[in-house]
Amino acid sequence: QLKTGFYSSSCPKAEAIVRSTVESYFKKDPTIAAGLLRLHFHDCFVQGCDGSVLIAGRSSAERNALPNLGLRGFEVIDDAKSQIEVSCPGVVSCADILALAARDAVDLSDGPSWSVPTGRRDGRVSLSSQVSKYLPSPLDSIAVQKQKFADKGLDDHDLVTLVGAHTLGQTHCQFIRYRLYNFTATGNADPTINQSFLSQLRALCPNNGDGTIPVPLDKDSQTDFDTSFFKNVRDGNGVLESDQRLWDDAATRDVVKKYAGTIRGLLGHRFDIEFRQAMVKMSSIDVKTGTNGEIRKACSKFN
Ligand code: HEM
Ligand SMILES: [Ca+2]
Ligand SMILES: [Ca+2]
Repeated sequence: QLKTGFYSSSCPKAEAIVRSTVESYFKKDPTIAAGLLRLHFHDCFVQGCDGSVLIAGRSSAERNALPNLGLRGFEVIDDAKSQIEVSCPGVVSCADILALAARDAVDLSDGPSWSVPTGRRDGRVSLSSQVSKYLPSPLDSIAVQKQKFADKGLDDHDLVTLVGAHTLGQTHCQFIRYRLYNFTATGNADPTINQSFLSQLRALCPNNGDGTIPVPLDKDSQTDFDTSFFKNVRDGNGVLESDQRLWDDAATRDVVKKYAGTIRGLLGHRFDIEFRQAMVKMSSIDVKTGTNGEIRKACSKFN
């Protein structure tokens, strides 16, 4: 029920306003692109792509759930929304603004661009208690990762393609330290980590050091939307345990190989093409349309 250009007569400037807003934040801080892309993923997996993740100021809201504490980019969405409200009040949903912003973020990071079907409406429910059962954890086995994606209508190929979003952005020492010093209570490192990368990570994240130190998810390529992430997974340079596990399973390993270009030479552009298809799929999970939900006046509050 979504369609591209849903606002072409009701708010013709909507997409351009989102684009220029994302651009202005991106110019100040290119890492904001990763924040926006992740924000859209965390929205879509809980109550569908309905802006539920954007609700602030209530302790029971999704934003306060553990997996959401590190989310970034809310101010970009709020800013775009307030500019859009000036020309077309009550017309453009926050869920759509977020989907458009994620697209623009990838494009600005030299990734692919695509048309985003729009017409989502904003949800009226945002519960932190819903978050952990739907969002994958970096400690999830490959079987659980597959299941959580399947529950949202996404297959194993979509899983690998979408996790390729980790070509952008960062994590923090607290989420990977167990892999470096005491993996599965062995007192050793995760044996799948490449030895020279292990030394680098240990230097960056000393045992008992500051857990909030940032660690790029894609070694040496944090702000570029490229296929380097897949090469890193292939080479044992995956940072999150869940990312490295994509190499353990035959089905997901084949997709990693395809994007890393080891099957038939340089297939880098395949990732770009398949990422946009997978994003359109993810962006339409359980969307509310027609007279369901509402169009929020401010993205951080229900009307
Ligand atoms: C099995 C699936 C996934 C798991 C377990 C996972 C887990 C994580 C974790 C633990 C972080 C770091 C958080 C932090 O340290 O604060 C992260 C960051 C990120 N994730 Fe995922 N993720 C998954 C799938 C995805 C998908 C499907 C997307 C988007 C399409 C995505 C986009 C991102 C981005 C862009 C970042 C960097 C954020 C930033 O720099 O602020 N992730 N993810
Ligand atoms: Ca949602
Ligand atoms: Ca990259």
